[in-house]
Amino acid sequence: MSKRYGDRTAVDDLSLDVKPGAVTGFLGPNGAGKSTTMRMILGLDRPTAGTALIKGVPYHEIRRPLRTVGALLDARAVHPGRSCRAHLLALARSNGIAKSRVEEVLETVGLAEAAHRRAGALSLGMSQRLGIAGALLGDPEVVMFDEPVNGLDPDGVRWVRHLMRSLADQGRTVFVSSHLMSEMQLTADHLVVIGRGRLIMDAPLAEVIARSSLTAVVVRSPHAGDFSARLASAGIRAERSGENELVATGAAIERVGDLAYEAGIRLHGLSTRQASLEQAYAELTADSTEYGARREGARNGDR
Ligand SMILES: Nc1ncnc2c1ncn2[C@@H]1O[C@H](COP(=O)(O)OP(=O)(O)OP(=O)(O)O)[C@@H](O)[C@H]1O
Repeated sequence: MSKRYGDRTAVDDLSLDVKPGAVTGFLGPNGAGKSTTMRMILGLDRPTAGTALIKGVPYHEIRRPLRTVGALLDARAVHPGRSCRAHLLALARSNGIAKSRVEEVLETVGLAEAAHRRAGALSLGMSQRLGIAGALLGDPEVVMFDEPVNGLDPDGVRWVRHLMRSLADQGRTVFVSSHLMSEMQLTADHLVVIGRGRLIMDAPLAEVIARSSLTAVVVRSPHAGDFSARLASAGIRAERSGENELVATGAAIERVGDLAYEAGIRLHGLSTRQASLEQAYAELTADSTEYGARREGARNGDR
């Protein structure tokens, strides 16, 4: 899909496939086009080119959409004067969903006690819970959450994490955007990273981390110098990080170990150093942050 607003391209020839039975994290810097993409999938925005299909059909062709796809895009987009229960009852009625389901989802999201409170008087965290309740109402096979942990306290964040995990374990498709890399590292199985509307990476979480230049093999050896040369001749970059230590990047630990064995080099330590998702993400999106803070030097240079 592509989406242009005037001369601004929000989503640029983006193609992706979100699979069931997994939590797919949708990441990208501010303004990357995540919300626009989600809105287009849900038929709230019309693509300039391309289509989005849910289980093979466009959203607007799904007869009772809430029963197929549940979404939380903007937690504040509810009638402020309605109680939580009334809001969910209205949604249930218009989608042919049994009233009893309203009490179930209120319970699931921990709002049973607050069901009578006006939606407009809820804290941001409670609004998020109400939004999630609405998304789950139709027991959908597909769920989409835009920044679901916004405003939630640590307990709430853990709750959302478990909820997404259990929805995926039940075989549902879970597509979730977030800014919180540490959270995504704990929750997502698969990642889609975009920048300036374009696809940067679509891969399993483990692969995103493994591909980072900060993921490396740390070797301790009394012959670190010799081994460094041996690695270089095998096309593996290695830097000395101490008298008896070196750090090799771009090769699996098995390959590094095998090379040492073949060269008859004695090792005293062989371990992997993993990049965090935060580091891998920063590397991936370094060229595509639209609203990132400029470096101090650059700002001074402008003056
Ligand atoms: N209705 C609109 N009219 C004009 N431009 C828009 C509109 N909606 C989004 N944009 C622009 O499209 C781009 C993508 O915005 P979008 O909200 O999809 O990004 P995002 O990745 O969700 O960002 P954030 O993480 O900040 O929510 C931005 O440059 C934004 O200014």
